[in-house]
Amino acid sequence: MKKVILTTGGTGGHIYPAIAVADSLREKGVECSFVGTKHRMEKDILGRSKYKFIGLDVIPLSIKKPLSFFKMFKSIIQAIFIVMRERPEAVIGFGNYISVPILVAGLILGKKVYLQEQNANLGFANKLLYRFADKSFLAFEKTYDELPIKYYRRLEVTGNPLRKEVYLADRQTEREKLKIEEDEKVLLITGGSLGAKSINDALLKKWNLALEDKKVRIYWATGEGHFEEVNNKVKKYKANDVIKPYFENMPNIMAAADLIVCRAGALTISEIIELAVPAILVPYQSIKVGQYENAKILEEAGAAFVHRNSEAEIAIDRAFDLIKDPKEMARMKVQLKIMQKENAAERIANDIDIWGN
Ligand SMILES: CC(=O)N[C@H]1[C@@H](OP(=O)(O)OP(=O)(O)OC[C@H]2O[C@@H](n3ccc(=O)[nH]c3=O)[C@H](O)[C@@H]2O)O[C@H](CO)[C@@H](O)[C@@H]1O
Repeated sequence: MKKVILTTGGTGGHIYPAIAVADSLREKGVECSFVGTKHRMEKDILGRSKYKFIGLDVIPLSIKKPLSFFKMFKSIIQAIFIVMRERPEAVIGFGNYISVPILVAGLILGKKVYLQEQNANLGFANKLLYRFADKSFLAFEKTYDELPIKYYRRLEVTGNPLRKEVYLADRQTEREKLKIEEDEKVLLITGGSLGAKSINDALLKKWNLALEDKKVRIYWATGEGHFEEVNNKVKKYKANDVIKPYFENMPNIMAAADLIVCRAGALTISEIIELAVPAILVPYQSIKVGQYENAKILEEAGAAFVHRNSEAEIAIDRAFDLIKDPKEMARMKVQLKIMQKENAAERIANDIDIWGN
């Protein structure tokens, strides 16, 4: 049986695409296992999945924390033993410092090494390793701009691998399941897999708009870390509004939504495209995670509006205006549909070179 090790972790945006690719490989009879850290959300998400999961003791590299370099070195040594023991045909990394040990071990041991980049710009780990990888799978054409031409033949734009549910979700069916009336509009608010304080605070300040608009149903994912605060502060809400720390069925809610206010994490952007949901984006401000570049892709296509973190309240005001403008939302939907791609998980599973004897 062929074997592949996938390495990922940190946030949903790095973990879900890896699971989507593993699911496609598994359907083709490939045995998949995962390596991440034992500190972050992959230990829970992958720990309870059908896949074997190994958590390393790796933390973000920082000059202020010399221990981080020691832990990275130790993890690389451990990773070499893991790769020697598992004997995979290939290793695939999904970005983040967490993926470095297994990818380095794969390179040292002469395995096929693949990368997947979810964002418009390469992140730290992928930037470090793309020169050595057999192929890097990109979500957006824009990434070509930052890479030397001599590497182009080892790049492939596939879009982001998304959960199956995203491809299966159908707007009408999901609205029926959620019992949404014909004349009711759904406004989804989410801050990505960790939640977004600025978006939450802005909506709390503007909550009167949500109360006034009886025909706008709110689905609000606050993020685990922010739920208690939001829940304590929202004194009143309409019977149909749903406020939760996290929606496990996000693809279904997104498919039913008329408009979304959210961060610009790469997966959220790709899901917005696939489900053609007009969006108002408030990118996470850290330059390191590159959400502005992701957001710009939709803004330049005329498929979303973008506001800075400090303008989160303006974004909420705009949402309550835009949701009453079906013509503008229909125009944005058309732009999103133009950007749709085929199933990236399938394509990556087919295009990694493990299928010969
Ligand atoms: C702060 C940070 O480091 N953000 C990065 C992180 O984002 P992060 O993981 O927050 O964001 P993404 O938008 O990429 O992915 C979030 C995923 O979680 C799902 N979801 C979210 C909320 C919820 O209630 N239920 C649910 O299922 C979304 O549908 C999506 O599939 O990884 C992304 C991919 O590398 C990067 O683009 C982001 O910049």
